[in-house]
Amino acid sequence: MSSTISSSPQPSEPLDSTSSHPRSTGHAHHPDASKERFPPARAPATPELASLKIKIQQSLRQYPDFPTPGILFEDILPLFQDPELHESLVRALELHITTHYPKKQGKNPDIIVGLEARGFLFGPSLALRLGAGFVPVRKQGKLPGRTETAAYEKEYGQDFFQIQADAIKPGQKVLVIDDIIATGGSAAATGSLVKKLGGTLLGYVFILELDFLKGREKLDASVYTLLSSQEGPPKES
Ligand SMILES: O=P(O)(O)OC[C@H]1O[C@H](OP(=O)(O)OP(=O)(O)O)[C@H](O)[C@@H]1O
Ligand SMILES: Nc1ncnc2[nH]cnc12
Repeated sequence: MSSTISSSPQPSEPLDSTSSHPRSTGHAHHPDASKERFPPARAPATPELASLKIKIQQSLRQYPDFPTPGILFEDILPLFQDPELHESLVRALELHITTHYPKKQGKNPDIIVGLEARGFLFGPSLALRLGAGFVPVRKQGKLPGRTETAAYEKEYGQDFFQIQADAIKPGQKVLVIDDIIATGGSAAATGSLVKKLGGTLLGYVFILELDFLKGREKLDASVYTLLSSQEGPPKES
């Protein structure tokens, strides 16, 4: 019996790597373009972090009109195809977190919460390096046992997130991580789940921020993104 491998229709070809991101602002991908809110403790990027950011930025791809017309999709998957890039990503996030949430001062996270699906790609390895636990937040209907649920809206739709009710103990310090913050709906729902379980929300960490959607305004804890991107639709005059 023969098997067939079919390729999915390709609604759009990737734009070149970020070196030619046509809609990104000139400075948005500068290695120092990471953003933070709340903690004033903003150490300048170390030379190591700055060079890691350049590598990471250059590996991202954009797909216009995916998954729906009008969306410029940011593809982070190339970061995981090359072990050196994968290492750069995890190291960059580790550097940020250990600098801003120092263990010596007892500020280190006990738990990293990762969002389905792309937060699962680097959340567990990051947690391992930090000596923290990893807890997944999943789309509705995937987690067994007692769960808490939060509804949210994102850039291209509506959904529900769930967390296992015993996954975070009251008072545990939690960092939420994900690949992208767009409207901030997914992250805000996750923050509410963490708080519902009694966790202390330290903040949110993302690889990439879509600035024009102002998602960080929905979040009520520290927000850090390695890179930022996309100018948004042209403004009407
Ligand atoms: O800031 P927001 O507007 O909420 O959007 C950001 C979320 O959207 C994407 O996930 P998506 O829901 O597409 O799910 P997937 O990772 O399972 O594909 C992305 O990985 C973030 O989790
Ligand atoms: N533009 C985008 N690209 C990739 N993931 C996303 N999640 C929400 N908006 C997105």
